[in-house]
Amino acid sequence: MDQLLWRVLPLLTILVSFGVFFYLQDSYTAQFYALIKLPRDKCSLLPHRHFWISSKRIVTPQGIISGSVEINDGKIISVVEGHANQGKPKQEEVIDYGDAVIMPGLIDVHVHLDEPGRTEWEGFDTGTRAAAAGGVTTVVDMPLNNYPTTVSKEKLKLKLDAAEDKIYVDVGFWGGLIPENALNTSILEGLLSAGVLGMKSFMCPSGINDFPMTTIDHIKAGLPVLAKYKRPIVVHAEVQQDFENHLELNEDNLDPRAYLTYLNARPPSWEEAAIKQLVGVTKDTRKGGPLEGAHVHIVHLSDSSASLDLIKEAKSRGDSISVETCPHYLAFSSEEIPNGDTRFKCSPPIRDAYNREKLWGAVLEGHIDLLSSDHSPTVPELKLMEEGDFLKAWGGISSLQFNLPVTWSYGKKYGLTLEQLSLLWSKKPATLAGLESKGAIAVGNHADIVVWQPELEFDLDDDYPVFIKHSELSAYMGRRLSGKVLETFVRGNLVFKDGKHAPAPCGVQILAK
Ligand SMILES: NC(=O)N[C@H]1NC(=O)NC1=O
Ligand SMILES: [Zn+2]
Ligand SMILES: [Zn+2]
Repeated sequence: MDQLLWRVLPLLTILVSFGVFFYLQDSYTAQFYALIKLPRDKCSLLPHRHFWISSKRIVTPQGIISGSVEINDGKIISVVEGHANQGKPKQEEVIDYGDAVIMPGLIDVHVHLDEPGRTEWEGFDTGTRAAAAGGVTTVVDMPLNNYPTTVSKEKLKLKLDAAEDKIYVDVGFWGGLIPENALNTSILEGLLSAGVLGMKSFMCPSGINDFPMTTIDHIKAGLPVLAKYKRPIVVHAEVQQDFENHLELNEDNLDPRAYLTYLNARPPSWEEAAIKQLVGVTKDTRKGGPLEGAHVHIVHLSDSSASLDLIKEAKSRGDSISVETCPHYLAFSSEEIPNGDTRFKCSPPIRDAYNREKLWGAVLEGHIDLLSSDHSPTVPELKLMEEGDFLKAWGGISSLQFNLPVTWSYGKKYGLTLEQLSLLWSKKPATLAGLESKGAIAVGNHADIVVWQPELEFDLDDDYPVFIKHSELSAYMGRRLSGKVLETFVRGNLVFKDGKHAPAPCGVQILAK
């Protein structure tokens, strides 16, 4: 008997080990699976799917009301003045925000998330966390600074794979129009069929090797395809004026640490030259014209003089054209940029205070259609903070999380209203990107909402929770701002509250059909 036991024992040990191994294996897989599947209860910091939010200041398309918004399964199902009593809510299902402002979440149509390929600059996880913390509920990602750039359907697929299970807010994608695909309809159609919301092109060098610049002829070649798909082209409108550039940069005595050196090397005539070429082709986009359905959108306008006049004229003729500017052009002026402080380097450059005043005038009068961040971070090494060389440093401002307080802090001095703010940051960007169910607090729309307190001031210092990657590179650090984001909802999920994010990233990739 003893002998038999000794023979069977090793066999039993092996069997038991196998059992334990497979049991552990199974539970590990289950856990991993749970992470990938992003269980619903982790998407939101709130347990309810059906609930009400109320406040004395809700910004709706019909004006500001005191009332309640009823949310069910990610959508807005009623908006009422006064107390919520329609669906007979239980007390715990009503969140009363007092006089904090309930506004549609911001839609930032100009964000460089840089993934795949340059995740050390930014990324889907970090970038969309910053967005959520700033009340931005949708971002549209630019096709460059990531590697490879988003210039074909295969490369879009790499983007979508990289974004999987990483995004805390909804994300749409622009495709890149470059000479290669502008002149090859099947690549362009492939990208548009795969769901990019429109195309982006650069009329000057982009600073990224695999994103070559396009001439107006490339844009002309792409427009009939865009008309067919009814999608916009968004354009970095600067054309290098060789004679000026040559003259400025060959001067030996120019100090690259002086902001004026950079400003003078990139004058408003670059913007004007590009926009002149663009308004030369937009007449065909008018109703009944051969390119009806196509739309030209000028990104990050800085020049508020001749360039803006050209856009205004084209609009008054009925061309399908629009324009955005960014908070940094509205907040800063060249006079106040310290020499060597490359955090302020961007293109086109931040111009003088006179230009900024005129830009505000255009925003308030509705000549500038919308705002975007052009959030374009990099790593500290490339910002050359030590050298302070404005000519060699990376051009790009890190700002995504501060869109709302920056626009509000500077804008309220000019009389900017909450309704204007919500048109500029939500409704108009939604229209540009073709996001029909977003951009307004209205029945049937996605429950994408920011709750914020315009009167609350805060210092952007080391004590303030900042979710922007390499926040020390942000031009806004050290400022005192007013307008604090309290909570952010994306499709009814409470994704950000009191400095904390929801446990799981449940944002949705938005693809055009
Ligand atoms: N490549 C890139 O992000 N460039 C952006 N940076 C900037 O300041 N202007 C731009 O177009
Ligand atoms: Zn640009
Ligand atoms: Zn950009």
